[in-house]
Amino acid sequence: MIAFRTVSILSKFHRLSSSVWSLSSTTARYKHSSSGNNNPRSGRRESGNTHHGKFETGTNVDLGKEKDVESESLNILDDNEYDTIVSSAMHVTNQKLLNIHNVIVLQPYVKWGPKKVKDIKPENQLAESESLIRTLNWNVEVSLKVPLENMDRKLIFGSGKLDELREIINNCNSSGRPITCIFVSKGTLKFVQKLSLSKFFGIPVMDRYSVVVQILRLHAKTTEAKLQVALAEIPYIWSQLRDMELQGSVGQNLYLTDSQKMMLKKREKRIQIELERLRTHRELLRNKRKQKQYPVIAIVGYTNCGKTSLIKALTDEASLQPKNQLFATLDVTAHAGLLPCRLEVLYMDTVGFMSDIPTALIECFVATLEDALEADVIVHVQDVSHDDWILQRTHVENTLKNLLKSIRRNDDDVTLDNVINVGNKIDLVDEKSRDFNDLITVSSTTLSGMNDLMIKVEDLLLKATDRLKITIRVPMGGDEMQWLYKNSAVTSSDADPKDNQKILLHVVISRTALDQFKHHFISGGRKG
Ligand SMILES: Nc1nc2c(ncn2[C@@H]2O[C@H](COP(=O)(O)OP(=O)(O)OP(=O)(O)O)[C@@H](O)[C@H]2O)c(=O)[nH]1
Ligand SMILES: [Mg+2]
Repeated sequence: MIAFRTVSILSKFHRLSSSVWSLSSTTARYKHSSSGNNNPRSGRRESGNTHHGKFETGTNVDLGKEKDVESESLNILDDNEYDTIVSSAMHVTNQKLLNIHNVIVLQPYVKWGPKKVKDIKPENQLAESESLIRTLNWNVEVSLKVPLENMDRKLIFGSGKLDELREIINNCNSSGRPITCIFVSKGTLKFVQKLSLSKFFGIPVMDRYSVVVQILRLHAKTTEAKLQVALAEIPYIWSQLRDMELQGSVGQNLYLTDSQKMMLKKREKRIQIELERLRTHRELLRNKRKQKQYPVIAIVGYTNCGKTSLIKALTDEASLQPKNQLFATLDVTAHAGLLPCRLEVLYMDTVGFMSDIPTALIECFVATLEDALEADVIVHVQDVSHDDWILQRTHVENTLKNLLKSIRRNDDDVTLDNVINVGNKIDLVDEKSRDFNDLITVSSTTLSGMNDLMIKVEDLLLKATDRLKITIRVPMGGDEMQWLYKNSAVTSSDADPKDNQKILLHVVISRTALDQFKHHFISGGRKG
């Protein structure tokens, strides 16, 4: 199991009006674009024998049966008894339209003593916690960071702070905007802590785990994403039950009969089996893609750093909609684009990472990142306009390394190969502070730096995949020409100024294919 505290995840935010658990096509979608778009960055030009468009992974390759497969998988999630349990354990709901909450956001942090950790500054953690609440379209009425010596108390806060908070809440209530929910922004609170706090204040209390799960429930579009979220809920319910039983508080509002516990175990097992099935399909899809030899560039990074925006800038794909929300992207999706040499590639959008997300929640999503780690090139996007971008960068790097270790079952230190570090949102950085050493700085909004980035991606990709960019002179319409169209990426061609029976083909070709070409057509004219 992976021991780290970060997450990354899934796709576009459905407005609150969208159906949270509605059926959505999750089969290996490959949308063939028929538009006559000739933008050089976009993979959607019309030409020869290549395919352009957008893949969605995470899914099933048999297009004919996709609907059946999806509805079968989603049937597992349909269970009223479970809905009641999860709602009492973590206050999350399946409702399409969430009740709007007026929230007091409390960011506890250990300011002194042995439990103090060096991490993101509390004020930035607080800002991130507020963003989580706003992502749900809830109102942040009050937000406070609260220094503590440790987080172990039953009511978390000391008596003085509790009185202060009660007064703040009472003031809000009497001013006509009553507080309806307390968000204590800590990974997971113990059940007894939530229960005691909620009794003390008379309103529900949520922790980071449950708020993130509620966001994921809203943003999950594909069957795989929905199953992953559903799986992520179960360890939380078990841990709350354990807490409660340890406290001897049986009979409180989270009591499960033996048959309900059995139901929970069965649900967990069935979701795991279903996910395994979907992942086997994804593996097939990945192999198919390899057969077609699409080079893959994975875009990874902290949530909200601009991954989706960068892909939009690189591919000009209009359907991509970046959102100023956390965990907007939950599904790994692939988007076709062209490098400057006109080689077609797939850019893979991935789930964003976030610190202080409990391991159990992460583990359900890391599998979606395996695709990213298999990519030929990884672009690590960093929001250099963010105060904590260095901590965020370290966080992402450590998570990816841990993931690699677990995939390779290797305890030694691993290095991430083929990574390009990109500093995004440079337009928001003061001109005098724009020196970022090893980063290629870009703005996905103004498109500045995009050409440099593409050249860097192309260089690294050609190296990583052992491809060469060369020009070959061949007889017009001959076997050599046909062979090259079949076995390499012909990116453009020119008439040969010296011989009108010949043509100059500009190709991107693997070293192996070039050797085969030489072997077959040893007498053919060549030009490097
Ligand atoms: N000013 C500025 N804003 C940007 C830039 N890139 C992205 N943004 C904004 O940052 C926000 C997040 O962008 P996304 O592309 O959705 O970020 P993401 O990394 O895909 O986020 P998740 O999918 O939630 O992890 C959006 O409001 C974007 O418009 C940039 O270069 N400059
Ligand atoms: Mg995104």
